[in-house]
Amino acid sequence: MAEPSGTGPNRRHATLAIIGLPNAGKSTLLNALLGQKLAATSQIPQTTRTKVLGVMDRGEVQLAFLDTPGIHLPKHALNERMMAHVDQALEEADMLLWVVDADDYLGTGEHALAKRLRKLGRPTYLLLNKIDLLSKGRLLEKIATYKDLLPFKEIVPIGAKMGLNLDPLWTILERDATQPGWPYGEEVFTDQTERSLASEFIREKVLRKTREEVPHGVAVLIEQWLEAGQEDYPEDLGPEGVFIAARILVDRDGHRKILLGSGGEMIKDIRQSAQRELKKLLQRPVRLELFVKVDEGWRDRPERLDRLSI
Ligand SMILES: Nc1nc2c(ncn2[C@@H]2O[C@H](COP(=O)(O)OP(=O)(O)OP(=O)(O)O)[C@@H](O)[C@H]2O)c(=O)[nH]1
Repeated sequence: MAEPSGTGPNRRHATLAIIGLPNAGKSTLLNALLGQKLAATSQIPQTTRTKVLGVMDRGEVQLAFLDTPGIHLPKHALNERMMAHVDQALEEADMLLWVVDADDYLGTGEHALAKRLRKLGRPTYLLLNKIDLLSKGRLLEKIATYKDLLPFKEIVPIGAKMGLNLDPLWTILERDATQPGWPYGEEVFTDQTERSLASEFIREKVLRKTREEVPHGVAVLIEQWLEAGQEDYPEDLGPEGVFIAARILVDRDGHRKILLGSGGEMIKDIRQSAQRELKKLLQRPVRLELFVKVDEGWRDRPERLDRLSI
């Protein structure tokens, strides 16, 4: 019989913050480690806006990963809150996974983060990501460039997108997770609800299909979530289905026009691909409706950010 969580004599755990600059591949890594998509990813920097917990139990070891927003200088209240999530994760974690884009150069952002981490003094693992884009020679050069930045516990080259070299990473993390007991029950996988995942996956589709300034000013609010038996539920969706209506907030009217596209083509495309993804996520029939609303300056309004749980 399985033992209740936290009581096995050899059970141990670690809380690991996945940190780094925007676009390094942190959320892609979280999804790869969990073997399931939990966090939105895109080539737009600042995709992740909050802290996302993903828990993996591996034998006696429980690893609680905290994905975090990419570290940047905040321009809006939204970005200040994003950076507060990073602060919180750094506070909670007992080990840090610093993900860098090994295909990019080591710049002032990395130096600033190294300085901060030096002060913090937590065991830090440098994950040189996107090794699929580098030759062996360049990778060795990168290791040499980074190795003296901090006294890293380990430097591990990985390819989060293709799942490259994750086995050695697991081995290291399991070896070094030494906190006693398990903080989460065996049934806990994440702190995200189906609704929060749904709104993130819709936003991801918007980010992937629009460009320039639009993605940074977009937020998604789930307005309706109806199941069979509830008033207004479309019965033709069947007894297992879910009807979701979501509002996409944009910062200005020009962005609304881009999002709608000519003849509504863009929003139709976003709706269809988000609906497909939500069916996979929820494992049931889904009907999604999307509305676009201009909400100028929402990124600086605390009550709006509260409503969005950012
Ligand atoms: N070639 C390659 N691309 C990768 C790899 N890992 C991530 N990417 C890509 O890098 C981009 C950024 O990935 P994300 O996981 O969204 O990055 P992030 O660090 O979470 O970004 P923020 O939310 O901005 O902090 C996406 O286009 C990913 O597909 C990798 O191993 N190889």
